[in-house]
Amino acid sequence: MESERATKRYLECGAFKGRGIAVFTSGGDSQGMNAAVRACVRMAIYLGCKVYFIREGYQGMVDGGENIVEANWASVSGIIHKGGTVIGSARCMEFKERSGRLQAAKNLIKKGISNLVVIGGDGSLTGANLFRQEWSSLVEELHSKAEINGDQKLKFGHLNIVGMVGSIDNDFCGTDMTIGTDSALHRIVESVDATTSTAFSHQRVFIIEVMGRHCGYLALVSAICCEADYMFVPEEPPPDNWPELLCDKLTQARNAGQRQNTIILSEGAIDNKGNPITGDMVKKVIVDAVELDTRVTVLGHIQRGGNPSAFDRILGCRMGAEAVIALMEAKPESEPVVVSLEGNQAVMLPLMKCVEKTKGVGKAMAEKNWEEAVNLRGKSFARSLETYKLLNQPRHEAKATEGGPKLTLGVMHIGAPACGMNACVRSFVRLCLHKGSTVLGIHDGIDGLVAGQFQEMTWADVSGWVSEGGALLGTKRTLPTDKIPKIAERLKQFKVNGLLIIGGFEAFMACMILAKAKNDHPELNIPMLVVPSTISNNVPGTELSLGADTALNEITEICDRIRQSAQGTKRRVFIIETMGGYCGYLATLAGLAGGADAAYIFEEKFSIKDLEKDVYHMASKMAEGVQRGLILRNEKCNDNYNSDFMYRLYSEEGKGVFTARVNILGHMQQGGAPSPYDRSLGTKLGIQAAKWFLKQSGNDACVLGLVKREYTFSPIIDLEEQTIFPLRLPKTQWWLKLRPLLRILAQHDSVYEEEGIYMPVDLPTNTGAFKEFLEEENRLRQKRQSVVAFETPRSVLVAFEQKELQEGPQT
Ligand SMILES: Nc1ncnc2c1ncn2[C@@H]1O[C@H](COP(=O)(O)OP(=O)(O)OP(=O)(O)O)[C@@H](O)[C@H]1O
Ligand SMILES: O=P(O)(O)OC[C@H]1O[C@](O)(CO)[C@@H](O)[C@@H]1O
Ligand SMILES: [Mg+2]
Repeated sequence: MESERATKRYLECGAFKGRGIAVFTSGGDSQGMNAAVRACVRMAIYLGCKVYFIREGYQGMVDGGENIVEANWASVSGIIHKGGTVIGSARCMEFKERSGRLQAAKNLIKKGISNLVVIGGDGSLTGANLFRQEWSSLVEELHSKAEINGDQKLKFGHLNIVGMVGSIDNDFCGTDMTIGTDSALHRIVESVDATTSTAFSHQRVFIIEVMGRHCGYLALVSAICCEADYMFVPEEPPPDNWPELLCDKLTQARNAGQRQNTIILSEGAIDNKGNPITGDMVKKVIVDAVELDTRVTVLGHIQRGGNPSAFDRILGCRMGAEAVIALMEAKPESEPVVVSLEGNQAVMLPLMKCVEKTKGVGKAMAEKNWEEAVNLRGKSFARSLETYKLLNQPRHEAKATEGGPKLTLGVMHIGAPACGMNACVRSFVRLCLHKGSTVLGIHDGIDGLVAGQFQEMTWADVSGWVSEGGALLGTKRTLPTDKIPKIAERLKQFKVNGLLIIGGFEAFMACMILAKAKNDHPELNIPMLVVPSTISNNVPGTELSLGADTALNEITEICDRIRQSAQGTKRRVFIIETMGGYCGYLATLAGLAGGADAAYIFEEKFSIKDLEKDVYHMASKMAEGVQRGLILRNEKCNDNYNSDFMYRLYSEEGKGVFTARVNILGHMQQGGAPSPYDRSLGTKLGIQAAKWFLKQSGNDACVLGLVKREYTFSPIIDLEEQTIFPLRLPKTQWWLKLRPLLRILAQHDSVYEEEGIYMPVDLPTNTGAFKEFLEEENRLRQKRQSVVAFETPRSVLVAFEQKELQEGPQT
C-alpha cells in the first residue's frame, strides 16, 4: 500500500469542496510567479476549493477589503506568459508587527480562508511561518474581542501554509532553482551577448554588474554562459592580490588575440575582509594598470523583467499545483512545507529548516567562513564554481599541468545540430589541453572522419563558442554501418585514443555500431562516449539532452507570438506542430509552458472521440469568454490525424464559434542562440567527458547522461534493451508524468466529467509503477466513457518492440 502511495495518487475532482484557500505573492517579484498563481487557482478549482487572490502581498492581507477577491478559472487566463505578478507584490512593515498580523488573520477568517499559498523569498516565508505559529493566539484574541464568533473560532482554529520560492536570486537553500532565476539568466545572457559585440568592435572591457543581493548564483552561472574572463561572487571573495591576477588574465587574453573581455560582478561582491567590490573599483584597477578601454554596465531591474522562460513557467505550474495538493493533505500537526525542486523532481521540505539553512549562509559569510557558505548554497552552486575555476585556470596551451595520461582524443557530431553542442566542445577541448592532451576536431560527422577531416584544436579555436548556436564542427546524420574499415583506418592513422560523439539518436546508434565492431577491428578498442544532444530529447541514458531547453524556449516564444497575432480577432484556435520525431517531450513541455488547451503526442494514444471531446471542450471555453485556443501536436503523434486533419476538424466543428489556423514550426526550433541552461549544461558535460577520458583505462563505450541531477555513464550495450529502435525512443520517459497536470490546468471547470485523475508522484517512474498508473487510469476512463479502447503508451511501445523483434531494428 505504502509503495503504491509513493508512486501515484488519485486526485478526485471536487474532493475538497468548500475549503477556502488564498494565494499571494510577496517580496521582490520574479518571472514565473503568474504561472504559479495560475496553477494554484486551477488546481484549487479542480479540487473544489473556493480560491482567493490576495493582492499586494501581506499589505493586501492586512488591508483586506477589495484586496482579497475570489478567483475563477478565467481570472488566470492569458497570464502565463507575462513577467512580474498580476496580483501585485509588496514589502509590508505592518505585517512584521503582531498588530498587523492580527488584522490579517481577521480578514482571512471573514472570507473563510485558513489555507495559504505564499510565493516569495526567505523573508516572506519566515513571515508566513511566524503567522502560522501565532495563529491560535491570534484567533483567541479576535474571539475575545468579539471580532469573530465561536463558530469561526472553531472552524478556523488552524492555519495551513505551503511556500514556494519566487525570487531571481536563487538564494534559498533546499531547492535547486527558485522561480524566476532562469528568466533572469536569460536577460543577463542576452545583455552580455549584446555588449560583447560592441566590446569586440572597440576592443573594450565590459564589467557587467548583475543582481542577486548576497547570492552569487546569477553571477556565477552567467560567467560560465558568457565565457567571462573574470568573476566576483560574494561566497568566494578573490585573493588579496586580485588586481594583479585580473590584469594578468586580461593581458594574457589580449596577447592571445582576444579583442574584448567580459567581467561579471555580483552586486553583493566583497573582498576577503567583507568590504564591497564595486564596478568602479574594478574599472580603476584595469584602466590604471593595463590601460584598457573599460565600461561598467549595471543591468539592474531588467533582470527581473520580461517574459518568463519556458523553465520558469513549467516550474511555476508544477510547484503551484503541488502546493495546493500539499495544503489539502496537511494535518494540523504537520509542519509547514516549501515546494522545492530536486533535479526534475518536486519535493516537499520543511519550510523553517530551509529558512534556517538559508540564514546560515549569511552567518557563514559574516564569519568569513567561505567554504561553509559555498557548501550551504548547495551542490549545483559548488559544481558551477568548480566548472568556472577549471576553465579559468592560467593558460598553458597543450602543455601538461599535472601528471596523468597524454592522450589524443577525437571530438565529433553525428545527427542534427542542437544548441549547446559548441559549449560542450569548448570545455572539452580546453580541459584536455590543460591536462596536456591533444584534441582533434573531426568535421562533418562520419563523412568527415572517413575523408580524414581532422583538425588539431587550439585554445583560441574555441573562443566564443558557448554563445554560438548550431554545430561549428559540422554535423551529418550518416551512420558508420558500411564504413567501419575506413573509420578504423583513420582512427589508427591519427592515433586517436578516445572518441567523443556529441549528437542525438544517430550519435547513440553510431556509438553502438562502433562498439559492436570492436572485436573485428582492434583500432576501435578505444573508449567512446556519447553526449546526448538533440532538441527531441529522445536519447536513452539521460533525462535531458543538450539543445532541448533552447528549442523549448523557441517554441514557447513562438506560441506567445502566434497567440498575440490574434489579438483583436474574434475567437481563434491555433494548431501548432512541433518537432521531436516520435518523442512528445517538446509538445508536452511547450504545452505546459504555453498554457495550451491540449498537446497530442504519440506516446499517449488518442482517438477520434478524444478529438471530438476536445473540440467541444474548446467551444465551451469560448462560450465562457476565452478568446484564443492553443493546441500542440507532435509531428508524429498520429499519421492520419495530422495537422491538416485537425485544422479541418476544428474549422468545421468550430463554425460560428471560432476560426482555426495551423502553424508548422519546422526548423526554427533548431535555431537561435543557446539558452543559458544549454550553455551551462554543455560546458559541464564537456568537462565531465574530458575527466572521464583522462581516467579511462579500458575501452568502454558509454552515454553520459543527466539522471536525477547526477551525471551518469551508462554502458551503451546496457542501453540497448532500454531502447525502442523503430521509434527512436527510450522505454521510460520521466516527463510523461506531467501529462495529467497539463490536462488539469487546461480543463475548464464547466467540462469536468471525469471523477478524478491519477497523478504520478515525483518519485520513481522507471519501476513499472508508471505503466500501472496508465493502466489504472485507462480502466477508470473505460468505466466512465464508452469510448474506443484506450491503449496505454506502454502497450503501444511493447507492440512496436515485438514488431522490431520480427523485423529487426530499423537503422
Ligand atoms: N520576520 C518576519 N516576520 C514577519 N513578516 C516578515 C518577516 N520577514 C519578512 N516579512 C514579510 O515579508 C515581506 C517580504 O520580505 P522580504 O522583503 O525579506 O522579501 P523576500 O520575501 O525575502 O523576497 P526577496 O528577498 O526575493 O525580495 C516583508 O515586507 C514582510 O511583510
Ligand atoms: O526591487 P528592489 O527593492 O530595488 O530590490 C532589489 C533586490 O531585489 C532582488 O532583485 C530580488 O531579491 C535582488 O536581486 C536585488 O538586490
Ligand atoms: Mg529575501
